Amino acid sequence: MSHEAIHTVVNPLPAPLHGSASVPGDKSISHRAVLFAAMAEGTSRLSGVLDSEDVRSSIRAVSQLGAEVSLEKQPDGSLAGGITGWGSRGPKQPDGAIDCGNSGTTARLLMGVLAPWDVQAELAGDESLTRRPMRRITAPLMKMGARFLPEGRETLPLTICGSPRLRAITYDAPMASAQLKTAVLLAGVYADGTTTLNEPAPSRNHTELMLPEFGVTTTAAERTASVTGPARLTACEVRVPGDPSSAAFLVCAAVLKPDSSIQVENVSLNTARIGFTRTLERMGAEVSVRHMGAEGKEPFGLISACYTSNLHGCEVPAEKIAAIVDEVPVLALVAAHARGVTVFREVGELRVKETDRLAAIVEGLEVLGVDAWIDGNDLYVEGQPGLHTPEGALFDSKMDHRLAMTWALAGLCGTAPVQVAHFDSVKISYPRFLSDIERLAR
Ligand SMILES: O=C(O)C1=C[C@@H](OP(=O)(O)O)[C@@H](O)[C@H](O)C1
Ligand SMILES: C=C(OP(=O)(O)O)C(=O)O
Repeated sequence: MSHEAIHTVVNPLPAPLHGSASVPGDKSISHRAVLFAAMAEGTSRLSGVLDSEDVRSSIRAVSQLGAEVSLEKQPDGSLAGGITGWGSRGPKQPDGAIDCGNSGTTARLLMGVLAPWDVQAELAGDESLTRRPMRRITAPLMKMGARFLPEGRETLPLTICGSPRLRAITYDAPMASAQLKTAVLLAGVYADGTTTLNEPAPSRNHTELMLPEFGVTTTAAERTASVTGPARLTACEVRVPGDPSSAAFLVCAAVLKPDSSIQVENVSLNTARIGFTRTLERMGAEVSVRHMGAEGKEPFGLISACYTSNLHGCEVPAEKIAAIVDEVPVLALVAAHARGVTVFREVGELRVKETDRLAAIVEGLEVLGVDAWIDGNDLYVEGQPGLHTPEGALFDSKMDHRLAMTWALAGLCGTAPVQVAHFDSVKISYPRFLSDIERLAR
């Protein structure tokens, strides 16, 4: 398939960013709310659900598998309403392939959802998703007793053949991945005994926090999580807080655009998600968080940020990467404005996201005239305080939403207009990104 690139011109913001904004619902929590509600007995009430292409992929998938979804668009742009799950009946055999679109989370979590049932479901995806590694999920699920066809295939399309007699396992994950952890735990809910997932560094823990809301006990410590089956999910109410990964773009914009000062409200403050605030602080940026409460076990509150003229480089150690994994591109853009070198240690996982984000960061920073390089799995950025945007800069988002927003920010907070190819990929996680940021700069 060939995609003709549509170039969007992004102009520098006419004024500093000021005031308050709220961001749409958290993507990771929205996926889980939809999938867990579909697995549960009864009707769950969901609100604040992100309306984006990726979450729509999960919604379509659970509908195809027999859950009754009645989520409706709210005046604030979120989705709210009920999902009646398949509960003890299990998912129905789908008619055709399940299209997971661009969403790694949908594809990988669905494997864990389907593994314990007597169904065969083909999971497919777009060009980007069909390049992403799936063995990290199929390997532990096969140990539990699920099968995947064609045998030995490591990418989508794949057909999962579930088994109602899954074995509980203890699994040492080769990488810190919440998608892998979640797939194994979800399968473990229906296996006989305790399933434990140990990880090399702490990944986001939304699954461990949300399963108990659905009546399934989990035990979790820093690098390990367990569930004891067989158990069952029962319907509950989930209110989804704002997405810190979306907030990160507004926060970084405020840090980069002279004289800005903003706050982002009602955003998830889960520590496994707001590592970017600590990285920015270590670069000397003025960023702070204020806890306001909790939705279920998920903390939420305010993130405040101001323009900072004297940013400096820093080193981000390997064990902190999982907490900023989706924010590395935009943090690399901030590092490009800092004095000295910033090093992101062990960021090899970025190679297997929607595109090779490591290579894309180096390529995009080169467009800005900034030196960045990869040594092994480490990313180095040599910052240039007072960086000027070159005339006619053209960035390729590679149809990756995080890159589209990062390079748009180079234009919004820079000194000259830029062009971003396939900017519309922001619809994957943050469709109203541009209007939110432009509203703050009026
Ligand atoms: O579990 C999740 O919701 C996610 C986990 C992360 O992926 P990995 O599990 O591959 O690290 C992250 O990059 C992705 O955006 C969402
Ligand atoms: C990597 C991402 O998502 P997913 O893995 O669900 O495609 C992302 O949102 O940056």
